[in-house]
Amino acid sequence: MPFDLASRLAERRAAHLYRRRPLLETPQQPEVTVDGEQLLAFCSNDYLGLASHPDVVRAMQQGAARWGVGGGASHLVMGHSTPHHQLEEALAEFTGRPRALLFSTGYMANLAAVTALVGQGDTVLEDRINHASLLDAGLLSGARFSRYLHNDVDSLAKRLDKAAGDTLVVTDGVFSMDGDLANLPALCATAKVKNAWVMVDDAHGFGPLGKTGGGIVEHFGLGIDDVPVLVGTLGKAFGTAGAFVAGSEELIETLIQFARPYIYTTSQPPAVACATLKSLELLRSESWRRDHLNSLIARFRQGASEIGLTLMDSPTPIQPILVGSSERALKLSAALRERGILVGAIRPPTVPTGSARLRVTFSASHSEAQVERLLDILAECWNQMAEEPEADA
Ligand SMILES: Cc1ncc(COP(=O)(O)O)c(C=O)c1O
Repeated sequence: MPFDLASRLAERRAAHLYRRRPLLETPQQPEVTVDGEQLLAFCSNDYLGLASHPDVVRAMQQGAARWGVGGGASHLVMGHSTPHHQLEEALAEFTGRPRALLFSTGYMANLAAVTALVGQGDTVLEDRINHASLLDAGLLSGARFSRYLHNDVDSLAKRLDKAAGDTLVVTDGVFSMDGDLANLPALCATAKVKNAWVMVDDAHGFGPLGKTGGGIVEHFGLGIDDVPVLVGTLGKAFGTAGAFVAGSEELIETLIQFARPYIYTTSQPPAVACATLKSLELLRSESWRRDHLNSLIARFRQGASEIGLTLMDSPTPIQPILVGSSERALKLSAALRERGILVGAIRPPTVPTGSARLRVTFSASHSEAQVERLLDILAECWNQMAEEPEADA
């Protein structure tokens, strides 16, 4: 039967992989109402608590009053407004690169950068657990595409030996489902030997990492020679929406000329750029947000290890609890929810089979008391689950 969607959906359900969308009835904040229930949430990427910050909200309101609510046209036609331009200049200064280019989403920024830089006859090498947008971009580019073992410099070096044409090495800065950091100094040194360029998508590093929130490149003290293509997204720690690519004058002009996801789309509403200009200011200057976040992370890791939970090697606000099967991940997530805690279960194909997990994320707007509550309830649910046998993998 053609288009047998019902069977596909039924299969997904039977494998405990069916997705549903929790309906959020409050702004992004620790205490939320979801599907009519009041819950304490640990699953937002609003790492610095800026998504509902009154100054950022006000900047967006004032931006809308001044610039209207729509981008109106693509950047190359008549959609490139003064706030977009000011934000690009501020992001270039923030990242210490000559230029930055604004995109409507991180998915588009990644698609744009990879497909504009490599094509037939070239090579793109990616960490095997890179974000889906980077993997999709590699496949769509038409370049020879190969994935190296996670964070494994030897595995990258072997692939570099066989590479042809212009070669782009692409990695997440902070891996979105594991929370660990790319081994950037070693990856960059290995790529440099072979004249390959490194592209880093630091969607989860900008904000939490680096002294001024400059992300993984600031954390490791790496410059434009090490990472010629640097991507950041604005919907996570910046608390707004969109993304940017930062790099040389030539890189940005190349994207403007050749990147289809940049050229053929309407610019983001200029009011969003006004909001991001304000959140960038707060992200850089209010270092207490990073300090508080780091102390919450440290407390959680200590408490979780006392409970006997399996965490990953993550120094970031992404603190996954490895569970194993999708069924158990769903069960643990449901048990937490019954007790008022919201944490999403992450299952294949987002993560490898057998490594389903609860992806706990922290924000600077969480309090210490809220982390203690999470730990208490986790201990209760985990001990209860330990008494039940595992059903599938
Ligand atoms: C590592 C990474 N890159 C890119 C994206 C996509 O960014 P956006 O949500 O702005 O499309 C995400 C998640 O959303 C991500 O986790």
